[in-house]
Amino acid sequence: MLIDYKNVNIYQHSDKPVLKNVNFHVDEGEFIYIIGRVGSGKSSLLKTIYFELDIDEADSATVLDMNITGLKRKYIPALRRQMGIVFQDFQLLTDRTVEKNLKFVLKATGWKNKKEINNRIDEVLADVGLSDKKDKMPHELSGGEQQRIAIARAILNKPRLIVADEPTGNLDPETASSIIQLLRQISQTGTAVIMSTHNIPLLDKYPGIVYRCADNQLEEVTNDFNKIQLAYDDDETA
Ligand SMILES: Nc1ncnc2c1ncn2[C@@H]1O[C@H](COP(=O)(O)OP(=O)(O)OP(=O)(O)O)[C@@H](O)[C@H]1O
Repeated sequence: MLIDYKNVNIYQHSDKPVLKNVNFHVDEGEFIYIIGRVGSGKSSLLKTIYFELDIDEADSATVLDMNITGLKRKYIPALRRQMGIVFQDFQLLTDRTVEKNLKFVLKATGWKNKKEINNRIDEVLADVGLSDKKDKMPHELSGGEQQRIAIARAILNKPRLIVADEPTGNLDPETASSIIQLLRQISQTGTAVIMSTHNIPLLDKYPGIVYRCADNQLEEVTNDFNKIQLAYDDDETA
């Protein structure tokens, strides 16, 4: 199991938890959506998974087989290396080419052999369908292409888990659809993907396990069409 939360309370600088009694489990290769209205706690949940937000109250909380309640900072880099993180705003380094963005991450995570570095960069660019963009600067790419590069960067170290916080939030519906398709393909290779989204119609097109944040609770709603519809209505009226 990649993630196992039992009765976890998640706080954001307040006495009242954003999410309480969270029970959340993720296995290899699963594709998981987190839905819910603005401010319902989606990002907060994801931040606990990549250690941006600490968990102090829980019956138990493990990520990548590590107990993360009271996790010492020194363990975080090794754990993060086993996960890829993708954001709504891509977060590429804007002052260097695609190739140098990818090289930067490989070098920072201990890769030394030039040939292996170049091969891995070619592989991930082929995986995301952008082999011809190696020498481009981020601003020369469309939003969808930049997000593909961010996904290429996320998979460089063959992570066990990808955490994506609204990865399609800045993209038009068609591009959003192709990004979710790519993330689903990646999950089919065994890497679990957890993504938050307001893009409810895509849940039908690319089915996955669905959790909804509402009323300070996280609830699995995969087969509960009514609750998925509620999240859709939330977003429409937000
Ligand atoms: N750094 C922070 N300091 C204080 N409160 C915060 C902080 N970040 C988030 N919150 C609060 O925690 C709650 C949950 O926020 P969170 O960002 O997890 O929601 P979300 O579901 O991801 O929303 P969105 O759909 O807008 O991304 C909100 O009430 C928010 O105001």
